[in-house]
Amino acid sequence: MGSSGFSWKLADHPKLPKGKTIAMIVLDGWGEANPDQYNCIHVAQTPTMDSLKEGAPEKWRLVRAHGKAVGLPTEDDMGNSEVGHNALGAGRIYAQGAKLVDLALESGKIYDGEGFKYIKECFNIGTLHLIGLLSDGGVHSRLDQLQLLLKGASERGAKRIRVHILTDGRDVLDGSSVGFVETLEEDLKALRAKGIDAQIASGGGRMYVTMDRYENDWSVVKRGWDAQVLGEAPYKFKSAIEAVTTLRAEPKANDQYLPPFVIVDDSGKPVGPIVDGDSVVTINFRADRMTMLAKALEYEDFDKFDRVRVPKIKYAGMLQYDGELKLPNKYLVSPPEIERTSGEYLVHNGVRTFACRVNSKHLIFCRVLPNNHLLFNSETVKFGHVTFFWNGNRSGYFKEEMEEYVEIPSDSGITFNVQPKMKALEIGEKARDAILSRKFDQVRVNIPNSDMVGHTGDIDATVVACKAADEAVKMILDAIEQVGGIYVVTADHGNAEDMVKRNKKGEPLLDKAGKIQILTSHTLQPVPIAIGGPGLTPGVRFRNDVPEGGLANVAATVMNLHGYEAPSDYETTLIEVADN
Ligand SMILES: O=C(O)[C@@H](CO)OP(=O)(O)O
Ligand SMILES: [Mn+2]
Ligand SMILES: [Mn+2]
Repeated sequence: MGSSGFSWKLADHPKLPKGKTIAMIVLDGWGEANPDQYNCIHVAQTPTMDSLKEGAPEKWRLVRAHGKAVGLPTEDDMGNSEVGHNALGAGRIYAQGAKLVDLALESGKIYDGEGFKYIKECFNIGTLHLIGLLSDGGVHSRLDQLQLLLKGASERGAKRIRVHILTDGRDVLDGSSVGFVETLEEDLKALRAKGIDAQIASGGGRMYVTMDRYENDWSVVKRGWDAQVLGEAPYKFKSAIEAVTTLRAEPKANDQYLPPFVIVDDSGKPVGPIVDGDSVVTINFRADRMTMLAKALEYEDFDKFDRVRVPKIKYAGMLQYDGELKLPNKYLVSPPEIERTSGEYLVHNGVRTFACRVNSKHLIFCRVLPNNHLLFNSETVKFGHVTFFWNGNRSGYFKEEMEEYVEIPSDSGITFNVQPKMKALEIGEKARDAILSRKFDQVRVNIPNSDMVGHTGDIDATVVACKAADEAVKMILDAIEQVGGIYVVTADHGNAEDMVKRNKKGEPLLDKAGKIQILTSHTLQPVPIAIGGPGLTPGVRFRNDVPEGGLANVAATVMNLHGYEAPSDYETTLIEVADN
């Protein structure tokens, strides 16, 4: 016990034993929805997940994975990996980035903070650059927040502003980029009418330009750097509207993958490269897909690609993206202070964790918890989900000597409808082997298929993806069966269970050409959670007095299954032990 009286020690659960191997499986983007032809999980053959649902009603239920249950501003906000895994790992509901930025803008506190004061230092001599995702998706950023920031910065002295846009099509409908650019252009025009030199300077699709994550493919960030900082790109246009409409007219064009472009003046010169004396704000509040750019902008020592020219700038993130690395150093809004996560508790209660590397570049996250619990991750595209997000947006170890990271390299440079099985088999095998080794008490995995392929909007491929995810679950459950363990299967938010935009009555919406509008985004649907396995103490079942249960209730549940009571401030457990 520390001098403050705080203790990491968890109380023993009065009825549940320690020492069982637990597989903690997170299916990414796997929600529950009405069965129809746009529900890929329903269409796909998913015998394992079906059997969990049909087999034991007291061991299968739905939990909330969107809106206020995961700390988002409204019930219209779909869930996402960051808030979902934060809730799963932290066991409590934190006001998330989207909400914190809303509050800071509403109260005006954003302008009183150290971060804004820092970027303001350039306003007399330099340009303010705003870089980020242009949509109202609310997963990584929101257009209305950008609009307020533009207004606020210009009212506080910014005289020259350049916006570097990343088109979405992943959290919003494909093709919506044009409308968002039009809205932004209106705002910039209004600013110009007030004498502020404000323009869009560059752009590109989020999955092809800038917003890579977990160091899967640095060339994505480089393309953005070249356009945003150096003013160089394969496409040059006089305006952003011209850029997106022209690039979208290409066959198979897609907002997520638009090529990089720069806006040039009449003499062909880029209107807004980033130069010495400028300020930069990355306007995304979500961390994972801004971290790589933040490193490129902030780090003196940087060898991921040739930056060619490194301007001396004042840089701030909308939020601090990595609490461990303190990256970036300056930010406009403080991130949620997610502390005392379930993983950290378990380490502090624990025996040992260890680290093993598959090779220097690619790792699978494994973490050994009390009595050798192994937390094991995913392939690169979801690498940080059950580590970085799970641990409250911390990239490091809690105790390095007790933790193990391994990562299966994802395919890069492809859209995942081309490889819908992704690395599900490999993830399943690694998890199986870890369980069968009997060295670990927890094996934690994220199976990405239904989400990553669902985001492509390719329904046939998403069906294949769901089947592959189900097969991976089976491999892990079979291993749990062999070692007498326990499984917890859940998901972080919906995606593949609904692939079409619907009207209020739930009917598919058609576009002007009479075609259904494919939904590439996450959904507002609840997600399943199932528990079971031969190691589950008889009588353990879901309580029926937590009807509003959400992802944040899972941490206490898992702590119980490890034989511990959860800390008193955690959201309540979903399970009880019935007396036989
Ligand atoms: O790919 C992403 O960045 C988001 C969607 O914007 O998906 P997820 O939250 O599942 O990671
Ligand atoms: Mn997800
Ligand atoms: Mn997703």
